[in-house]
Amino acid sequence: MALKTGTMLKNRILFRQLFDNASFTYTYLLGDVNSKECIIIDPVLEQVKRDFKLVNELGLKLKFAMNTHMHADHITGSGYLKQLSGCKSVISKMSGAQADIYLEDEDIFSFGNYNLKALATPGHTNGCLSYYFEDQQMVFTGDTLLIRGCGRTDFQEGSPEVLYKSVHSKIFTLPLDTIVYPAHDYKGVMSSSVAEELKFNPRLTKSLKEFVDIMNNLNLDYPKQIDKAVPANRVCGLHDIPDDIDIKIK
Ligand SMILES: N[C@@H](CCC(=O)N[C@@H](CSS)C(=O)NCC(=O)O)C(=O)O
Repeated sequence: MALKTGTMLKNRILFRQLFDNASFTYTYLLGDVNSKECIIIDPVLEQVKRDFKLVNELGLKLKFAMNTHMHADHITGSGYLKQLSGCKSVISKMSGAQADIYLEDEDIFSFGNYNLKALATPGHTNGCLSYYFEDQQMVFTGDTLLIRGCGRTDFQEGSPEVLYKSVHSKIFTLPLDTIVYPAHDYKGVMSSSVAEELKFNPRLTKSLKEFVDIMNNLNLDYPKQIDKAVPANRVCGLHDIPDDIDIKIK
């Protein structure tokens, strides 16, 4: 039976930070405890059962399965969540990926009584969006701004110059106490703030020239799942739903 969260948490947003320990991805669940509508940001296919169970346990109704961008390191769970819940999948228009709803810079979307704003923050990919939740002083930065780091720019239309401009113009201009929630952290840190990243980010506190040099010399290994993740994410993750799940793809 679902929990009666509305009685305990009136006027509070329901917020969960979920983790996939294979890809080091954070998935975020945001729910309005009054209307029960919720959204999920950056779900991972392998964790969909866990996430959807939690949505049901909390008595929530999933409105949107959102992606900050077309990921290269894991298959999105948005297509599978759509099949399970009837929610709409969401990604940026610029991503080149299929979804029910396409967002652009400054688009506002809502769940329950709450509004979030899409901020175009390209650079890791052309279609990267950050989602700004002004009411709760949160920003979900995807792979654009990581904690003391940032998304790599060596594939999928990546550009260090574009990423630098995105972070400085769209994220570092938000109120200083805005909490930064990235799509990944590889060191176990879960959140940061605009003020902290402005002061301590070892890449983005540098000049543009120094930043470009750093990014062009990261020499990171390619993500292990890139060859299956990118084609799957182009179709919303729908083509690689596990065989043991009895669902039909519409
Ligand atoms: N080892 C991981 C991939 C790690 C990686 O490349 N992460 C990306 C985000 S996912 S495309 C990134 O931008 N990293 C920036 C950095 O500085 O680490 C795997 O095999 O999946």
